[in-house]
Amino acid sequence: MSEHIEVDLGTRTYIVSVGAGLLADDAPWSALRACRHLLVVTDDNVGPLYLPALQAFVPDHQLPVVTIPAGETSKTLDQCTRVFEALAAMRAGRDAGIIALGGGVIGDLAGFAAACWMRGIGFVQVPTTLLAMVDSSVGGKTGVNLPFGKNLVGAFHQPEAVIADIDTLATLPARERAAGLAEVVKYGAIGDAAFFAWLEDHAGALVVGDREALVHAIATSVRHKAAIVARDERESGERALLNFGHTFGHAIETATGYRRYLHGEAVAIGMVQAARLSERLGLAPRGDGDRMAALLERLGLPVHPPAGLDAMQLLDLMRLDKKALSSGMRFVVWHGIGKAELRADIDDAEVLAVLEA
Ligand SMILES: NC(=O)c1ccc[n+]([C@@H]2O[C@H](COP(=O)([O-])OP(=O)(O)OC[C@H]3O[C@@H](n4cnc5c(N)ncnc54)[C@H](O)[C@@H]3O)[C@@H](O)[C@H]2O)c1
Ligand SMILES: O=C(O)C(=O)C[C@@H](O)[C@H](O)[C@H](O)COP(=O)(O)O
Ligand SMILES: [Zn+2]
Repeated sequence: MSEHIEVDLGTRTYIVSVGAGLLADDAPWSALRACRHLLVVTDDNVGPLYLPALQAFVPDHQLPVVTIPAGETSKTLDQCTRVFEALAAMRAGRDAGIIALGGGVIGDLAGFAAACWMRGIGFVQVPTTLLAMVDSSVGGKTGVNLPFGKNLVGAFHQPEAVIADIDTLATLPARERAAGLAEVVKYGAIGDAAFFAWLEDHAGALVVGDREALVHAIATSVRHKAAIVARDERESGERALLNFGHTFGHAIETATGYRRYLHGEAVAIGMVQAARLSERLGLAPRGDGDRMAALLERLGLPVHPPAGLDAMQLLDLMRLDKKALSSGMRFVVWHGIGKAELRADIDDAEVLAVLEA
Protein backbone atom coordinates (compact mmCIF):
# COMPACT_ATOMS: atom_id res chain seq x y z
CA MET A 1 0.00 0.00 0.00
CA SER A 2 1.56 3.34 -1.06
CA GLU A 3 0.60 6.91 -0.24
CA HIS A 4 0.83 9.53 -2.98
CA ILE A 5 1.05 13.11 -1.75
CA GLU A 6 0.90 16.02 -4.15
CA VAL A 7 3.11 19.09 -3.91
CA ASP A 8 0.87 21.55 -5.71
CA LEU A 9 3.04 24.01 -7.64
CA GLY A 10 0.98 24.58 -10.78
CA THR A 11 2.82 23.34 -13.86
CA ARG A 12 5.64 22.07 -11.60
CA THR A 13 3.35 19.94 -9.41
CA TYR A 14 4.87 16.61 -8.42
CA ILE A 15 4.02 13.54 -6.40
CA VAL A 16 5.76 12.18 -3.32
CA SER A 17 5.22 8.41 -3.26
CA VAL A 18 5.71 6.67 0.07
CA GLY A 19 5.50 2.89 0.26
CA ALA A 20 7.18 -0.48 0.17
CA GLY A 21 8.79 -1.99 -2.91
CA LEU A 22 8.85 1.21 -4.95
CA LEU A 23 12.46 0.73 -6.07
CA ALA A 24 11.50 -2.61 -7.55
CA ASP A 25 9.02 -1.03 -9.96
CA ASP A 26 9.97 1.54 -12.56
CA ALA A 27 8.91 4.55 -10.51
CA PRO A 28 12.24 6.43 -10.46
CA TRP A 29 12.54 5.96 -14.20
CA SER A 30 9.08 6.91 -15.30
CA ALA A 31 9.40 10.55 -14.20
CA LEU A 32 12.57 10.91 -16.30
CA ARG A 33 11.46 8.82 -19.26
CA ALA A 34 11.95 11.66 -21.74
CA CYS A 35 15.58 12.20 -20.69
CA ARG A 36 18.25 11.34 -23.24
CA HIS A 37 20.95 10.98 -20.56
CA LEU A 38 20.51 9.84 -16.95
CA LEU A 39 23.09 10.10 -14.19
CA VAL A 40 22.72 8.55 -10.74
CA VAL A 41 24.30 10.35 -7.79
CA THR A 42 24.69 8.32 -4.61
CA ASP A 43 27.11 7.74 -1.72
CA ASP A 44 29.43 4.89 -0.87
CA ASN A 45 27.07 3.39 1.74
CA VAL A 46 23.89 3.57 -0.30
CA GLY A 47 25.28 2.68 -3.73
CA PRO A 48 26.27 -0.92 -2.93
CA LEU A 49 22.90 -1.49 -1.25
CA TYR A 50 20.44 0.03 -3.72
CA LEU A 51 22.11 0.71 -7.08
CA PRO A 52 21.43 -2.88 -8.23
CA ALA A 53 17.68 -2.18 -7.93
CA LEU A 54 18.03 0.79 -10.31
CA GLN A 55 20.46 -1.01 -12.60
CA ALA A 56 17.91 -3.82 -13.04
CA PHE A 57 15.88 -1.53 -15.30
CA VAL A 58 18.74 -1.08 -17.78
CA PRO A 59 20.35 -4.53 -17.91
CA ASP A 60 21.89 -3.82 -21.31
CA HIS A 61 24.26 -1.06 -20.18
CA GLN A 62 26.12 0.13 -17.09
CA LEU A 63 24.37 3.09 -15.44
CA PRO A 64 26.55 6.20 -15.18
CA VAL A 65 27.03 6.85 -11.47
CA VAL A 66 28.84 9.43 -9.36
CA THR A 67 29.57 8.04 -5.89
CA ILE A 68 30.24 10.57 -3.16
CA PRO A 69 31.94 9.65 0.14
CA ALA A 70 29.12 9.32 2.71
CA GLY A 71 28.46 12.10 5.19
CA GLU A 72 27.92 15.81 5.69
CA THR A 73 31.56 16.74 4.97
CA SER A 74 30.91 15.73 1.34
CA LYS A 75 28.18 18.33 0.81
CA THR A 76 30.67 20.61 -0.94
CA LEU A 77 31.27 22.45 -4.19
CA ASP A 78 34.17 20.07 -4.90
CA GLN A 79 31.87 17.04 -4.88
CA CYS A 80 29.34 18.97 -6.95
CA THR A 81 32.07 19.60 -9.52
CA ARG A 82 32.48 15.83 -9.82
CA VAL A 83 28.82 15.64 -10.86
CA PHE A 84 29.35 18.39 -13.47
CA GLU A 85 32.41 16.55 -14.80
CA ALA A 86 30.39 13.35 -15.17
CA LEU A 87 27.61 15.23 -16.98
CA ALA A 88 30.17 16.78 -19.33
CA ALA A 89 31.78 13.39 -19.98
CA MET A 90 28.34 12.04 -20.93
CA ARG A 91 27.78 15.03 -23.24
CA ALA A 92 24.59 15.62 -21.25
CA GLY A 93 22.30 18.32 -22.60
CA ARG A 94 19.25 20.11 -21.26
CA ASP A 95 17.28 16.91 -21.75
CA ALA A 96 19.43 15.05 -19.20
CA GLY A 97 18.18 14.01 -15.78
CA ILE A 98 19.66 13.07 -12.40
CA ILE A 99 18.51 10.42 -9.95
CA ALA A 100 19.51 11.35 -6.38
CA LEU A 101 19.75 8.04 -4.52
CA GLY A 102 20.55 8.55 -0.84
CA GLY A 103 20.00 10.76 2.16
CA GLY A 104 19.70 14.50 2.42
CA VAL A 105 23.35 15.11 1.58
CA ILE A 106 22.93 13.39 -1.77
CA GLY A 107 19.52 14.95 -2.43
CA ASP A 108 20.72 18.49 -1.67
CA LEU A 109 23.94 18.11 -3.65
CA ALA A 110 22.52 16.28 -6.67
CA GLY A 111 19.54 18.64 -6.72
CA PHE A 112 21.90 21.61 -6.73
CA ALA A 113 23.90 20.08 -9.59
CA ALA A 114 20.62 19.61 -11.47
CA ALA A 115 19.67 23.24 -10.80
CA CYS A 116 22.99 24.45 -12.22
CA TRP A 117 23.72 22.17 -15.18
CA MET A 118 22.85 24.16 -18.29
CA ARG A 119 20.73 26.34 -15.94
CA GLY A 120 18.47 23.52 -14.88
CA ILE A 121 17.71 19.90 -15.72
CA GLY A 122 15.21 17.48 -14.22
CA PHE A 123 15.91 15.29 -11.22
CA VAL A 124 14.16 12.69 -9.13
CA GLN A 125 14.65 12.30 -5.41
CA VAL A 126 14.98 8.72 -4.18
CA PRO A 127 15.43 9.31 -0.43
CA THR A 128 16.86 6.41 1.57
CA THR A 129 17.06 7.98 5.05
CA LEU A 130 14.14 8.83 7.29
CA LEU A 131 15.29 12.45 7.34
CA ALA A 132 15.33 12.66 3.56
CA MET A 133 11.89 11.03 3.32
CA VAL A 134 10.23 13.36 5.81
CA ASP A 135 11.99 16.58 4.87
CA SER A 136 14.92 17.10 2.50
CA SER A 137 13.55 15.34 -0.60
CA VAL A 138 10.44 17.55 -0.60
CA GLY A 139 10.28 21.24 -1.36
CA GLY A 140 13.18 21.98 -3.69
CA LYS A 141 15.76 23.49 -1.34
CA THR A 142 19.06 22.30 -2.83
CA GLY A 143 22.60 23.34 -2.04
CA VAL A 144 25.99 22.72 -0.48
CA ASN A 145 27.80 23.89 2.64
CA LEU A 146 30.75 26.24 2.98
CA PRO A 147 33.12 26.38 5.97
CA PHE A 148 31.31 29.64 6.84
CA GLY A 149 27.87 28.10 7.09
CA LYS A 150 25.27 25.53 6.09
CA ASN A 151 23.67 25.50 2.65
CA LEU A 152 25.14 28.91 1.85
CA VAL A 153 25.37 28.11 -1.86
CA GLY A 154 22.13 26.77 -3.26
CA ALA A 155 19.03 27.15 -5.36
CA PHE A 156 15.33 26.43 -5.23
CA HIS A 157 14.85 23.65 -7.77
CA GLN A 158 11.93 21.25 -7.47
CA PRO A 159 12.25 17.55 -8.32
CA GLU A 160 10.08 15.86 -10.93
CA ALA A 161 9.07 13.21 -8.40
CA VAL A 162 9.98 11.82 -4.99
CA ILE A 163 10.08 8.04 -4.56
CA ALA A 164 10.38 7.06 -0.89
CA ASP A 165 10.73 3.29 -0.67
CA ILE A 166 10.37 2.47 3.02
CA ASP A 167 12.07 -0.89 2.50
CA THR A 168 15.37 1.01 2.32
CA LEU A 169 14.93 2.04 5.97
CA ALA A 170 15.65 -1.57 7.00
CA THR A 171 19.39 -0.95 6.56
CA LEU A 172 19.45 2.54 8.12
CA PRO A 173 21.46 2.71 11.38
CA ALA A 174 19.45 3.57 14.52
CA ARG A 175 21.36 6.82 15.04
CA GLU A 176 20.34 8.00 11.55
CA ARG A 177 16.72 6.99 12.21
CA ALA A 178 16.74 9.09 15.37
CA ALA A 179 18.17 12.06 13.44
CA GLY A 180 15.24 11.86 11.04
CA LEU A 181 12.81 11.79 13.95
CA ALA A 182 14.05 15.23 15.03
CA GLU A 183 12.58 16.77 11.87
CA VAL A 184 9.38 14.75 12.45
CA VAL A 185 9.06 16.25 15.95
CA LYS A 186 9.55 19.67 14.33
CA TYR A 187 6.27 19.34 12.36
CA GLY A 188 4.37 18.56 15.56
CA ALA A 189 6.11 21.33 17.47
CA ILE A 190 5.43 24.09 14.95
CA GLY A 191 1.94 23.23 13.80
CA ASP A 192 0.27 20.03 14.93
CA ALA A 193 -0.24 19.44 18.66
CA ALA A 194 -2.23 16.24 18.01
CA PHE A 195 0.65 14.78 15.98
CA PHE A 196 3.07 15.80 18.74
CA ALA A 197 0.94 13.83 21.24
CA TRP A 198 0.84 10.87 18.81
CA LEU A 199 4.66 10.98 18.69
CA GLU A 200 4.77 10.88 22.49
CA ASP A 201 2.48 7.82 22.45
CA HIS A 202 4.49 6.04 19.74
CA ALA A 203 8.06 7.04 20.66
CA GLY A 204 8.92 3.46 21.65
CA ALA A 205 7.68 2.05 18.34
CA LEU A 206 9.51 4.72 16.34
CA VAL A 207 12.80 4.12 18.15
CA VAL A 208 12.78 0.45 17.20
CA GLY A 209 11.78 1.21 13.61
CA ASP A 210 8.22 -0.14 13.70
CA ARG A 211 7.09 0.01 10.06
CA GLU A 212 3.50 1.08 10.65
CA ALA A 213 4.52 3.87 13.00
CA LEU A 214 7.22 5.05 10.60
CA VAL A 215 4.85 5.16 7.63
CA HIS A 216 2.37 7.25 9.62
CA ALA A 217 5.17 9.60 10.73
CA ILE A 218 6.52 9.93 7.17
CA ALA A 219 3.16 10.50 5.49
CA THR A 220 2.05 13.04 8.12
CA SER A 221 5.35 14.93 7.86
CA VAL A 222 5.28 14.99 4.06
CA ARG A 223 1.68 16.25 4.08
CA HIS A 224 2.67 19.12 6.36
CA LYS A 225 5.71 20.03 4.31
CA ALA A 226 3.91 19.71 0.96
CA ALA A 227 1.15 22.04 2.14
CA ILE A 228 3.58 24.69 3.40
CA VAL A 229 5.76 24.53 0.27
CA ALA A 230 2.68 24.83 -1.96
CA ARG A 231 1.67 28.01 -0.11
CA ASP A 232 5.16 29.56 0.14
CA GLU A 233 7.66 27.88 -2.17
CA ARG A 234 10.42 30.48 -1.81
CA GLU A 235 10.22 31.10 1.94
CA SER A 236 8.83 34.59 1.83
CA GLY A 237 6.83 33.88 4.98
CA GLU A 238 5.31 30.72 6.39
CA ARG A 239 7.97 28.34 5.04
CA ALA A 240 10.48 29.86 7.44
CA LEU A 241 8.65 27.98 10.23
CA LEU A 242 10.28 24.80 8.84
CA ASN A 243 13.51 26.39 10.04
CA PHE A 244 12.47 26.04 13.70
CA GLY A 245 15.61 25.20 15.70
CA HIS A 246 17.84 25.58 12.65
CA THR A 247 19.35 29.00 13.44
CA PHE A 248 20.89 27.46 16.55
CA GLY A 249 21.36 24.01 14.98
CA HIS A 250 23.15 25.17 11.85
CA ALA A 251 25.56 27.27 13.95
CA ILE A 252 26.39 24.18 16.02
CA GLU A 253 26.97 22.08 12.89
CA THR A 254 29.23 24.74 11.37
CA ALA A 255 31.16 25.40 14.59
CA THR A 256 31.88 21.67 14.93
CA GLY A 257 33.09 21.32 11.33
CA TYR A 258 30.04 19.26 10.16
CA ARG A 259 31.63 16.24 11.87
CA ARG A 260 30.36 15.94 15.41
CA TYR A 261 26.59 16.03 14.97
CA LEU A 262 24.20 14.71 12.37
CA HIS A 263 21.92 17.45 11.04
CA GLY A 264 18.91 16.03 12.91
CA GLU A 265 20.86 15.91 16.15
CA ALA A 266 21.91 19.56 15.83
CA VAL A 267 18.28 20.46 15.03
CA ALA A 268 17.13 18.62 18.18
CA ILE A 269 19.51 20.71 20.31
CA GLY A 270 18.52 23.83 18.35
CA MET A 271 14.79 23.28 18.87
CA VAL A 272 15.31 23.03 22.61
CA GLN A 273 17.39 26.23 22.52
CA ALA A 274 14.65 27.95 20.49
CA ALA A 275 12.14 26.75 23.11
CA ARG A 276 14.30 28.12 25.93
CA LEU A 277 14.63 31.46 24.12
CA SER A 278 10.85 31.58 23.70
CA GLU A 279 10.31 30.72 27.37
CA ARG A 280 12.72 33.53 28.40
CA LEU A 281 10.72 35.94 26.26
CA GLY A 282 7.47 34.80 27.88
CA LEU A 283 6.14 33.47 24.56
CA ALA A 284 6.05 29.75 25.33
CA PRO A 285 4.41 28.26 28.40
CA ARG A 286 7.00 27.03 30.92
CA GLY A 287 7.04 23.25 30.81
CA ASP A 288 6.48 22.84 27.06
CA GLY A 289 10.24 23.07 26.44
CA ASP A 290 10.79 20.28 28.98
CA ARG A 291 8.05 18.23 27.30
CA MET A 292 9.75 18.60 23.91
CA ALA A 293 13.20 17.83 25.37
CA ALA A 294 11.78 14.70 27.05
CA LEU A 295 10.31 13.44 23.77
CA LEU A 296 13.55 14.10 21.87
CA GLU A 297 15.57 12.27 24.52
CA ARG A 298 13.22 9.28 24.38
CA LEU A 299 13.82 9.23 20.62
CA GLY A 300 17.56 8.98 21.26
CA LEU A 301 18.48 12.58 20.45
CA PRO A 302 20.80 15.03 22.21
CA VAL A 303 19.12 18.06 23.77
CA HIS A 304 22.07 19.90 25.32
CA PRO A 305 24.72 21.77 23.33
CA PRO A 306 28.27 20.51 23.74
CA ALA A 307 30.46 22.18 26.33
CA GLY A 308 33.28 24.33 25.06
CA LEU A 309 31.62 26.11 22.14
CA ASP A 310 32.17 29.84 22.17
CA ALA A 311 28.83 31.68 22.48
CA MET A 312 30.10 34.76 20.61
CA GLN A 313 31.35 32.59 17.75
CA LEU A 314 27.96 30.86 17.55
CA LEU A 315 26.17 34.23 17.53
CA ASP A 316 28.44 35.38 14.73
CA LEU A 317 27.68 32.22 12.70
CA MET A 318 23.97 32.77 13.31
CA ARG A 319 24.21 36.22 11.72
CA LEU A 320 24.90 34.51 8.37
CA ASP A 321 21.58 32.66 8.64
CA LYS A 322 19.48 32.93 5.47
CA LYS A 323 16.51 34.36 7.35
CA ALA A 324 18.53 37.38 8.49
CA LEU A 325 17.67 40.79 7.05
CA SER A 326 19.67 44.02 6.98
CA SER A 327 17.80 44.92 10.18
CA GLY A 328 19.16 41.83 11.93
CA MET A 329 18.49 38.20 12.64
CA ARG A 330 15.07 36.60 12.49
CA PHE A 331 14.05 33.70 14.70
CA VAL A 332 11.33 31.13 14.61
CA VAL A 333 9.98 31.59 18.12
CA TRP A 334 7.70 29.09 19.80
CA HIS A 335 4.34 29.60 21.43
CA GLY A 336 4.36 26.08 22.88
CA ILE A 337 3.45 22.75 21.37
CA GLY A 338 1.80 23.22 17.97
CA LYS A 339 2.46 26.92 17.35
CA ALA A 340 5.43 28.92 16.06
CA GLU A 341 6.03 32.34 14.56
CA LEU A 342 8.81 34.14 12.66
CA ARG A 343 10.03 37.23 14.58
CA ALA A 344 12.57 39.92 13.72
CA ASP A 345 12.59 41.73 17.07
CA ILE A 346 14.65 39.39 19.22
CA ASP A 347 17.37 41.04 21.25
CA ASP A 348 20.88 39.60 20.69
CA ALA A 349 21.38 39.67 24.47
CA GLU A 350 18.51 37.18 24.93
CA VAL A 351 20.01 34.87 22.30
CA LEU A 352 23.42 35.14 23.93
CA ALA A 353 21.92 34.28 27.30
CA VAL A 354 20.52 31.05 25.82
CA LEU A 355 23.85 30.24 24.15
CA GLU A 356 25.68 30.81 27.43
CA ALA A 357 23.21 28.83 29.58
N1 LIG B 1 16.68 20.43 1.42
C1 LIG B 1 16.02 20.41 2.55
O1 LIG B 1 14.88 20.88 2.66
C2 LIG B 1 16.64 19.74 3.75
C3 LIG B 1 15.85 19.41 4.85
C4 LIG B 1 16.44 18.77 5.93
C5 LIG B 1 17.80 18.42 5.89
N2 LIG B 1 18.52 18.75 4.78
C6 LIG B 1 19.93 18.35 4.69
O2 LIG B 1 19.98 16.93 4.68
C7 LIG B 1 21.25 16.52 5.16
C8 LIG B 1 21.10 15.40 6.16
O3 LIG B 1 20.48 14.31 5.51
P1 LIG B 1 20.59 12.84 6.12
O4 LIG B 1 20.33 12.89 7.56
O5 LIG B 1 19.76 11.98 5.25
O6 LIG B 1 22.14 12.51 5.98
P2 LIG B 1 23.03 11.72 4.91
O7 LIG B 1 22.60 11.96 3.54
O8 LIG B 1 24.44 12.02 5.28
O9 LIG B 1 22.72 10.20 5.25
C9 LIG B 1 23.02 9.73 6.53
C10 LIG B 1 23.90 8.47 6.51
O10 LIG B 1 23.11 7.33 6.26
C11 LIG B 1 23.64 6.57 5.18
N3 LIG B 1 22.49 5.97 4.51
C12 LIG B 1 21.57 6.60 3.76
N4 LIG B 1 20.58 5.77 3.46
C13 LIG B 1 20.88 4.58 4.00
C14 LIG B 1 20.23 3.33 4.04
N5 LIG B 1 19.02 3.16 3.51
N6 LIG B 1 20.84 2.30 4.66
C15 LIG B 1 22.05 2.49 5.26
N7 LIG B 1 22.70 3.67 5.28
C16 LIG B 1 22.12 4.70 4.66
C17 LIG B 1 24.44 7.56 4.39
O11 LIG B 1 25.42 6.91 3.62
C18 LIG B 1 25.00 8.45 5.47
O12 LIG B 1 26.15 7.85 6.02
C19 LIG B 1 21.92 17.74 5.76
O13 LIG B 1 22.90 18.22 4.87
C20 LIG B 1 20.78 18.73 5.87
O14 LIG B 1 21.23 20.06 5.79
C21 LIG B 1 17.98 19.41 3.73
O1 LIG C 1 12.44 23.12 3.69
C1 LIG C 1 12.71 24.07 4.42
O2 LIG C 1 12.33 25.22 4.16
C2 LIG C 1 13.51 23.87 5.64
O3 LIG C 1 13.92 24.83 6.27
C3 LIG C 1 13.78 22.47 6.07
C4 LIG C 1 14.99 22.30 6.97
O4 LIG C 1 14.77 21.14 7.75
C5 LIG C 1 16.28 22.08 6.20
O5 LIG C 1 17.32 21.74 7.10
C6 LIG C 1 16.72 23.17 5.27
O6 LIG C 1 17.76 22.72 4.44
C7 LIG C 1 17.24 24.40 5.96
O7 LIG C 1 17.23 25.40 5.03
P1 LIG C 1 18.14 26.72 5.12
O8 LIG C 1 17.43 27.64 4.19
O9 LIG C 1 18.13 27.20 6.54
O10 LIG C 1 19.48 26.32 4.66
ZN1 LIG D 1 16.57 20.51 8.74
